Amino acid sequence: MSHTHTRENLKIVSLDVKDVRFPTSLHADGSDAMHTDPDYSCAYVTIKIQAGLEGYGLTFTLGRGTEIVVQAVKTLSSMIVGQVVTDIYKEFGTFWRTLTSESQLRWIGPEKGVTHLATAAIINALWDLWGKLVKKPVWQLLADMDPEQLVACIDFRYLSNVITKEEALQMLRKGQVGKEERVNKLLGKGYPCYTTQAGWLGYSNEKINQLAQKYIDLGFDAFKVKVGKNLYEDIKRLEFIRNIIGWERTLMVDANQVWEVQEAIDWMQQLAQFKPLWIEEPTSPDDVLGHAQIARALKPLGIGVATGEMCCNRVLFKQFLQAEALQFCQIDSARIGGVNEILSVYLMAHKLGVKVCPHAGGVGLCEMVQHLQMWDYVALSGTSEGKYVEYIDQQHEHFVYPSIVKNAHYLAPREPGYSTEFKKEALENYVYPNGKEWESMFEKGIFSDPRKNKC
Ligand SMILES: C[C@H](O)[C@@H](O)CC(=O)C(=O)O
Ligand SMILES: [Mg+2]
Repeated sequence: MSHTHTRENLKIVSLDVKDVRFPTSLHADGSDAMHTDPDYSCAYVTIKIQAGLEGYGLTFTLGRGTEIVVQAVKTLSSMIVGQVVTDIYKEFGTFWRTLTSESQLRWIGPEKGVTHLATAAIINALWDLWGKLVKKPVWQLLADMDPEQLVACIDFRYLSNVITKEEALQMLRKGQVGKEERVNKLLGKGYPCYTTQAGWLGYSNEKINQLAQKYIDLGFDAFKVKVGKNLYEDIKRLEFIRNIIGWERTLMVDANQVWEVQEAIDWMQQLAQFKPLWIEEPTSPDDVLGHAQIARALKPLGIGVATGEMCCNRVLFKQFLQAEALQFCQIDSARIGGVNEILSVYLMAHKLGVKVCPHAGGVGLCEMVQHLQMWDYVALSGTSEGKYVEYIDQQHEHFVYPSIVKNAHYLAPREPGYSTEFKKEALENYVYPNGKEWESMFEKGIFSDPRKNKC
């Protein structure tokens, strides 16, 4: 850490939170069988220290609902402002537990739902700030930590029947072997990804065709398509997409929670002819045993179960892993309690031999999650074999350091921090409801102005 920093100027002096929304529903970007009109949004947190440095963090939302997460961040902020950041980082796992265990707030979680989304936004901002203080991108900050330091970031409460601190330390020590070589490979080639950009449910065949061609030309060999609204239409869509991408490329399908357990099995038996690698979120994201039943039924068809983007915390991930209810673990950078809790999920998945293929998306999800998967490659699992990070081409232009994908690989970020900083213009235009773009859309009648509906 820089010598110019004293204890006094490392004190957190403010925490600001903004409701930022993009009108993606206008073109069905991000649409699926459950979320038919998503406006990709986030609660965007800025943490400032006395020295003037700022850390940015966010949690992903879909429009309405963002204001509730924003309020939860405001409520949690009194536990952040006034802290000295280096005290937080020294025993980050202990701080994380304090934040998630506040005796009155815990009642409305615990460690799930709106308060946990708010926790993720705050924790992600603290990681961005930490990266900036030590002048490293977060993947490198994590990878350079010695195992003891990394384990000190994690709250192992409720996990000891699957993983202990000692086991985590052993795995991380093993992960040190060959690290330099992997860093060099990562810096050279990046980390593989697949795309969902050609597969949103609300897209026309013409648009699917044009986008699938575009991503084939860009070197992508794996594509995810939304299903679950209508079986006949799914069969037609998968026929259509297979005709474009061929049978050598990988296909994944995603139902976004719409089915009953038996319905998922029956539906997927009809779609098995298209050889999907996985069915994602076939049913309720909380139904561990239901997913396990689906996984058992689909295994003979060569279809795995993927889930995690709406998994509420490490305990539920633990149960999914214990019950062999998922074959592809989809951590999401803006859900559960941010980086610290996600690290524990990586450790459990590694111990139980389950591949982590992170969920990503718009509004900074790609920007953040690339760091986590790169750390896993460099310092934990040591392999990217059979793994992908999701890539979606949404809102990158609004970030100061957008994720960069070349030849279907995320290139390793070089700039300090967690790649979470919005450009100034993005905030001027898309803060809701006062941003310039929103004011203009209200004026044109494209969206109704929520301020006018208030009595
Ligand atoms: C509403 C979101 O766009 C959702 O469909 C994303 C998702 O499930 C995925 O990318 O996977
Ligand atoms: Mg999904």
